[in-house]
Order: sequence, then C-alpha cells, then structure tokens
Amino acid sequence: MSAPLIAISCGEPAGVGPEIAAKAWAALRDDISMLWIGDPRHLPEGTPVSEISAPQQAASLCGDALPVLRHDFAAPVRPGVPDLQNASGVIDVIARAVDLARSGAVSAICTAPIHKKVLIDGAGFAYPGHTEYLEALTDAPRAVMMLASDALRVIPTTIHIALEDVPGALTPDLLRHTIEIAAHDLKAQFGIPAPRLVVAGLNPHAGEGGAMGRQELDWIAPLVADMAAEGLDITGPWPGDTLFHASARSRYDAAICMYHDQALIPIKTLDFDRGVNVTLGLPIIRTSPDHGTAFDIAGQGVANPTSMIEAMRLAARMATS
Ligand SMILES: NC(=O)c1ccc[n+]([C@@H]2O[C@H](COP(=O)([O-])OP(=O)(O)OC[C@H]3O[C@@H](n4cnc5c(N)ncnc54)[C@H](O)[C@@H]3O)[C@@H](O)[C@H]2O)c1
Ligand SMILES: N[C@H](C(=O)O)[C@H](O)COP(=O)(O)O
Repeated sequence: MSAPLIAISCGEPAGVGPEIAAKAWAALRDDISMLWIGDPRHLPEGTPVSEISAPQQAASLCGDALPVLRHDFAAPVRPGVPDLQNASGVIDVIARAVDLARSGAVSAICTAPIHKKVLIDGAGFAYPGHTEYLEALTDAPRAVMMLASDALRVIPTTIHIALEDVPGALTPDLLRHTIEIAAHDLKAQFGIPAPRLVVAGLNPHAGEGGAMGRQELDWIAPLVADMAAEGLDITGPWPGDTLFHASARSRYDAAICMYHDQALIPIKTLDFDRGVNVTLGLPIIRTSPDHGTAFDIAGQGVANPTSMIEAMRLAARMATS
C-alpha cells in the first residue's frame, strides 16, 4: 500500500486555520505527506511553501516545504477579522478537497475550521457545518459526527440545530441509522471488532420513569433493546450526567448522545487539545481539529496545533487501516 497523502482545506483564513496547518506541517512533514489547498497569501509569514499543480507532486516536496495547491481568494486577510468576500473561496476549497479524495488523488481530507455564520452571510452557505456539506457533496445517505480522543468517543445524533428543535428532530429512524453507521465504522475504520455502545437519554435522569419526559420510555429504550437483540453490544438510555466520569467511560467504546452539547461538552472538557472531529458514514476519510476559528487569538502565533496534528495522524491511520 502506498503512503497516505492528506489534503488540508484552508478553512476560514481569518482564523487560526492557516497557522495550525503550517505548524502541523512542521511537526509531521517527515512522517505524513500532505498538501494544503488555499491562498498562499493567507499562510503565516515565513512558511516555506512549494506550489504544486497536481497532488502527486506533494510527497517528494513535503519534507522541505508545505506543498500548496493554489486557490485564489478574493481578498487578503486580516487575522481575526473575517472578510465576507472570502466566504465562497472557503466553501470551494472544501469541495475541491472532496473531489481529490473521491478521485483517489489524495487518501483523506483534514479540514481546518470554518466560521459558519461568515459563510452563511458571505456566500449563502446552505449547510450548518462541514458534516452536512460533506454529506451532500459525497451523496452519502447520512453523515455522522464523531469526536474522538484517547479519553472518549462521542457521537451526537442531532448536530447543528437549535436546542428547541432537538426533540422533534430525534426519531427512531435517525437514532437507528446513527447507531448503525457508528457500529459499522468503528469496526471498519477503527479496528474495534465489537464496539461497546451506550446511548444517553434525552431528558434529565433519562426521563425518571416518565416523570421528566417520555421519549426514553416510548421509543429510545425499545429501540436500544431491539438493536441489542439484533446482536449489537449496546445499552441505554442512561442518564447523561453520569455517563462521562472515568469509571463509566471505561465501560464503552463510544457514547451515542442526543444533541450537540451533550456529546461535545464532555470531550472538549476532558481533552480539548487532543480531540479530533471525524465524519463517519462518508465514502471518503475526513478529520478535523475539535476547535473552531479562534478569532480572538488569530495571527498571534499562539494557536495550539495539537488537535490539528492529531487530526492528521488519525486521517493517516484511517487511510492505512
Ligand atoms: N471544524 C470546524 O470547522 C469547527 C469546529 C468548532 C467550531 N467551529 C466554528 O468556529 C467558530 C468559533 O467557535 P467558538 O468560538 O465556539 O470556538 P473556538 O474553538 O474557535 O474557540 C473557543 C476558545 O478556545 C480557544 N482556542 C480554540 N482553538 C485554539 C487553539 N488551537 N489554540 C489555542 N486556543 C484555542 C479560542 O481562543 C477560544 O478562547 C464558530 O463559527 C464555530 O461554529 C468550527
Ligand atoms: N460541532 C463541531 C465542534 O464544535 O467541534 C464543529 O462545529 C464542527 O462541525 P463540522 O465538522 O460539521 O464543521
């Protein structure tokens, strides 16, 4: 098998994306072949760059300079101050990275953070995040978000929607498909032969026997029981507040959660520096750091690249698994 080649999409250029990509290249250049797609003007000053015209040129150059597939943006960048004129460039770069992965020209993509509101305001972006955009670009039936670190793996069943919309969006069909994709990909891509899954409840105390909400009694518990009877190693629904302490975490490989913050608060609290966002259910491999654009520190040279480095490492491992 040939060594993996990872395409990094630039993300929001006014955020920390270009800086963490340059730092990740410096840390990994002898271990992982990569290329960066974006406008070279947006990289931190002094980043050694080698412009390429085709992905296959990247591997031999990567040790000496960051291989760059140029994508011209409308405007230069002021760190921390997004320019709406650049929004369409950010979106197009993601699509270009996906095309490369789908054609087999790269083994995986690693996406630097985007600012969703900037893309909506600047280019009418029709998706609330990468996950949903990647689902559409790849015609995947359903993309599933997982955040993973050595401490924990969490999977939100509903993703980027308002909290008030969660109960209506949660359906037996959505939960079943999320669990099926999680179980499949944890086996196929993470080498866990029989993943141990737990399901969090939606309501306080997983509904307290119907006293604090009925979703658990009415359909979540029956669905989990059905899936266990079908052969999955799955239990729940468990109260969300006691699912993430150390001894609870030792009993499962991934926690299926009901909404974004139920899943992401525990992992970002336990392991913000090393958490990786990985999209399951796609025909391509996609990872990303677990943090956002961090406008408050952009351009200062202080951004921690560890999550980006872990995202690159995970993409490379998945590409060779
Ligand atoms: N993968 C992605 O595209 C992705 C992931 C998360 C958030 N976002 C988006 O990013 C934007 C900003 O989100 P936010 O402010 O909630 O979260 P954020 O992660 O950008 O920032 C939260 C805090 O963490 C700090 N931080 C983040 N990354 C850091 C790093 N590498 N090193 C040091 N400190 C770091 C920031 O300075 C800030 O204080 C939003 O539009 C959000 O949707 C995108
Ligand atoms: N929900 C993610 C997080 O907070 O880490 C983030 O918004 C990124 O989502 P996408 O990968 O869908 O852009």
